[in-house]
Amino acid sequence: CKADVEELLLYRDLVPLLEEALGKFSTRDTEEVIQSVRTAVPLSKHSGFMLLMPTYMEKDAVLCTKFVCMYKREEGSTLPAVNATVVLLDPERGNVKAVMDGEVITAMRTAAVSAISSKLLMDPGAEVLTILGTGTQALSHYNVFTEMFSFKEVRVWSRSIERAESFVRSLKGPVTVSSSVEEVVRGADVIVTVTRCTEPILMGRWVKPGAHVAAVGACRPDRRELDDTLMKEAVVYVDSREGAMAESGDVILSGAEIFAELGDVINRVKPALRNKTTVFKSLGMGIEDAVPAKLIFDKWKAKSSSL
Ligand SMILES: NC(=O)C1=CN([C@@H]2O[C@H](COP(=O)(O)OP(=O)(O)OC[C@H]3O[C@@H](n4cnc5c(N)ncnc54)[C@H](O)[C@@H]3O)[C@@H](O)[C@H]2O)C=CC1
Ligand SMILES: O=C(O)C1=NCCCC1
Repeated sequence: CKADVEELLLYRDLVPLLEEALGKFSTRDTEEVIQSVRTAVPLSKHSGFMLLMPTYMEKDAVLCTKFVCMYKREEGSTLPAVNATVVLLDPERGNVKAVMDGEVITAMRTAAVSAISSKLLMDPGAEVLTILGTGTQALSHYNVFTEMFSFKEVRVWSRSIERAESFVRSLKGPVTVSSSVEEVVRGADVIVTVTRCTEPILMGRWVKPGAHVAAVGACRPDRRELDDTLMKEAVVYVDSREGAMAESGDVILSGAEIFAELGDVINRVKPALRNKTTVFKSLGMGIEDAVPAKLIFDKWKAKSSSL
């Protein structure tokens, strides 16, 4: 259940394992990782999609799939925008070993991958972090970024100043809020976009040269968070080239060139161009769920057998 996942999943364990897995994925060695572009089933009546994300890591003996439903929710709706379940199987027998709540896994692994992109691509002297959005991903990104890095200033934007203020009240440290994207973005060294918007909200002309953008929302081919100027002027990194070419409106509709996968940087096949403006376009991939699922299962088993 959600409480077990929350207790067992820690960023300090998750981040290095995800970094290793991203590197394995980018080798395209099928004995390391088999993970195709996910299947998206439209739920038109409900303005949503179900995404199916099967993954096999032969050498690590991990067979896993996530079912995740994403919806276009009206502002103020109490229904979840993202609802996920992770299923871990025994690769030898094909039986289900565990069914896990996917909400915390999705929130934490997505934020952990954005943090890895920032570790690799941001200016090492980065001082100002800006988060656009105040939902589930905004919180997990705030948590891991403040755990891993020492920003001098954190800024948060939401379309509604009341929502931004209420989000900030749930956080530990000092945060500046605004309902102007331009205001929070100007001068920021790292910008995280975690919104459900469908049209660009982050304009390249506001972004400081050399900044790093981790772009997490807009995960369908017709959705955008970033404008063409930013996409074309920045060096673009992705989690998966195939995934980005199939699902990212920011990549497809801008015609921007993908420079590298994060795994290529981890494998030292492509450089981390820290002195340039960089965009990491995150779509999410099955290995990012398979890795925490195994970690949680192994910890849960060790804990149960010690009782
Ligand atoms: N790349 C990845 O691996 C993943 C991406 N996502 C995506 O990240 C985004 C955020 O997800 P959650 O935090 O779970 O959602 P959420 O619903 O908890 O938060 C969404 C935020 O976007 C804001 N928002 C909604 N419509 C907007 C609009 N038109 N313009 C500007 N802001 C708007 C909301 O006020 C809220 O602050 C979604 O687009 C989701 O699909 C989610 C999980 C994984
Ligand atoms: O990878 C995921 O998990 C998701 N990606 C796109 C939006 C929904 C969740």
